[in-house]
Amino acid sequence: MAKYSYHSRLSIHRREPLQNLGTNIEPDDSDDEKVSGPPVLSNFASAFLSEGDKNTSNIREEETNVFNNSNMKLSQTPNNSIEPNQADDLSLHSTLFANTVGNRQSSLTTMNSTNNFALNHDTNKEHTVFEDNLQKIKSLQQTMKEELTSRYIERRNKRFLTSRRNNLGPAKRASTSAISASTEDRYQENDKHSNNEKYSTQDDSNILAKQVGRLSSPLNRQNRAFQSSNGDDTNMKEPVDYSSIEFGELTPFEYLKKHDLPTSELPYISRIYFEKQKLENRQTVLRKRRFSSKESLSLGTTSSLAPYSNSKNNTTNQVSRDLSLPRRKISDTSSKISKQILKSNINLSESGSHGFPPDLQSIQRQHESAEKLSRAPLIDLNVNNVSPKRMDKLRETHKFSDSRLNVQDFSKKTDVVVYEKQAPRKKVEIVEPKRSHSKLAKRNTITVNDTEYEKIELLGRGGSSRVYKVKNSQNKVFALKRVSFDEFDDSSVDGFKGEIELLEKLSNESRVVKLFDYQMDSGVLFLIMECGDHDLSQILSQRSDMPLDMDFVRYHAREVVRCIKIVHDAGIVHSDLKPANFVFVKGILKIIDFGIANAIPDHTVNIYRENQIGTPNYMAPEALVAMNYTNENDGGNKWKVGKPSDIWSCGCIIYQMIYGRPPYAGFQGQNRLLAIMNPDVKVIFSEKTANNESIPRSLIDLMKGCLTRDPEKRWSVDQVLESPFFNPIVVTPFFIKDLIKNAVRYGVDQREVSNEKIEELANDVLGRLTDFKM
Ligand SMILES: Nc1ncnc2c1ncn2[C@@H]1O[C@H](COP(=O)(O)OP(=O)(O)OP(=O)(O)O)[C@@H](O)[C@H]1O
Repeated sequence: MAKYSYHSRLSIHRREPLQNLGTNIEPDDSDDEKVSGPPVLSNFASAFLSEGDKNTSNIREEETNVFNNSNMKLSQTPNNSIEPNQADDLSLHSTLFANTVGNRQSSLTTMNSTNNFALNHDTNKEHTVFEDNLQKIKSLQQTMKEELTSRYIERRNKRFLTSRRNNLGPAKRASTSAISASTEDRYQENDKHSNNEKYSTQDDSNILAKQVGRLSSPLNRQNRAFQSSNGDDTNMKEPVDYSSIEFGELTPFEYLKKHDLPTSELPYISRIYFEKQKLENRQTVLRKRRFSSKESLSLGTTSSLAPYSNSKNNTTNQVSRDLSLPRRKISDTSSKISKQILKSNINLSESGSHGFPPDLQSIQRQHESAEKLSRAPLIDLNVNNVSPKRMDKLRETHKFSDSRLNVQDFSKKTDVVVYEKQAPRKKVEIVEPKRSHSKLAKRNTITVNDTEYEKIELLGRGGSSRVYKVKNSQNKVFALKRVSFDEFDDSSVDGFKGEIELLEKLSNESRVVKLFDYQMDSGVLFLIMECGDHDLSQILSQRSDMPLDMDFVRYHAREVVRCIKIVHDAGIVHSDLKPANFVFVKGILKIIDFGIANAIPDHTVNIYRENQIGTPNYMAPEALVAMNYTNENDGGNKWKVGKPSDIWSCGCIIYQMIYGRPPYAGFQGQNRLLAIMNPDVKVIFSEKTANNESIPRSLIDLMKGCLTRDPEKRWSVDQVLESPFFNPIVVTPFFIKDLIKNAVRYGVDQREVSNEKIEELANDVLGRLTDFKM
């Protein structure tokens, strides 16, 4: 049996009467307020006393009957000498000295105005004195009650206002006691229905205790009505719906004041207030969780989170209204208190949950559900998406045979909120439209002599070719030149074959790009070559806006000449030298293209072409002018092309390095060719660039030597390489001073110095400089 702690508090003042009543109430002073001054009353007590202010006649009658029946003396009144049987006619009301409980036993001392029972008094005088005394007693009693009540409530409210919700032990007990009493009361009523016999034989004092509890509980104001004379509770009114209380910014006490409610309502209203706060806290926690507040709330409210409303239709609105209330700070202490209230509620429910008033059950359920929800970290609530397997398990656990029972019905029937981990979200993948693997592979792969090469990038295009950067299965990189010769005649095919032969011939030369493999098939020629990084054309183009750098020119010009020397030394005339045909392979410049190159027969200086091919900007005059070479067997034009033609081309490349463009690039189209062929159109060698940069004399001399119109007077590759531009003499200031000093001394000693002597001396100095190798 639950202990009624509120009774213990009551017992401080009414210990005797209650003990007299023989109840099972046990004193429990453990958490009594240790204060001096006015008598200490629990909420229950204060509520009980304040009830006296507003009791209806029925309630008063019951109370009085109860106390009377229990032979309760008026020990608390200053004058308690009046015996119950001395009670006079109390006119409208039953007095403290009234009937037995439930009117089952009439009292001789009961004055009931409706029954007109005669008083058992002899004289009117006695009657008057008695009546006066009685009135005094009543008055004193009332005064005492009021005094106690007001003092107590004043102190309670003061404490409530100062400490807010930090010290609400008594309120908790009051609430608990109220629930307990109410529970017991309902229990009792149920017992009355089920076991009338038993009820009738019960000790009246027990009933009294329960009724005291009931009457003292403001929660059960409706219970005042259900104690009908016949004990039938069929007319029991619906519980007062406190759930609709909207506190707004008000504290319970402020709310009480504002609505002019009796202070006896404070404990209950406070409890409702805290319950709401607790719910709000929980919902806020839930809101902070991953699932959206709207979803969780709507879900919760449709099941068990509908706390204070009896109307199902209003449930959602009610909760959303609660949530819209401003957040209040709830201290940990008050939160703990709320938890204790809930805990005690649950404890009581374990001993007899049927006795809970409906609204309290709802509150408890709501808290349980909120607890469950709050205990579900990282679990998404998704009742509509509970897996069939899980649902089967739930039905089995709760012994539901109906396999069609869905999760919503299950929740309604069992009041269990079902959680289900949300199905993992599928990763959204952007799937590219599939191409046929074979097609794709075909497009990206070129097979040369059974070796597959995967294309990496396009390096460049020629007149009839494309060159790709490719890699083989070992990830080795190559240049793959693909030449399509469908449209070419046999001579062209022969020309490509000649290129292959020359490349093979020069494959061991460091200044010629290596040829690794080739395949000629079905009008397509594949060449697998050493892959260069950049060709000279790209490099010159990149530097076009930069100031002239003589070191750059000297280095790159010498590289070009060295490449030409290799070709010429191999007896080959390239015939199509241009910057795009030189590529740097790991820092070394190499010639890549031998498309129109020809090997020169031994002991022959020139070759004669039947076709005028090449790149006009870099073509030598003799390669453009028909020689009218006539063969007995083959009449027609021939073009004499020899090594000097390559030196002209070389001169054009160096010229471009200095002035930015080849010698005749200023002429357009056909005029360019005409200008090249015309000996009267001389190449201009300016001593300064367009940017007024000086050009060394040695370089000008080099360019002139390469661009000499007459091929026979043109410098050879060796002359070019030995030119002062590529072999500069560098002197120091000390050398100059020393030279001048020696020259002057020599002149002083020698009266006359001949030209021959000067020449001899100069050569001596130059020789020393060469030896000096600065
Ligand atoms: N081995 C290579 N390494 C790097 N790049 C290369 C290689 N071979 C050619 N290239 C690049 O490809 C471009 C075209 O080369 P290609 O030999 O086809 O030139 P082309 O002589 O103008 O063509 P064609 O002689 O067929 O008319 C070159 O300018 C060069 O940039």
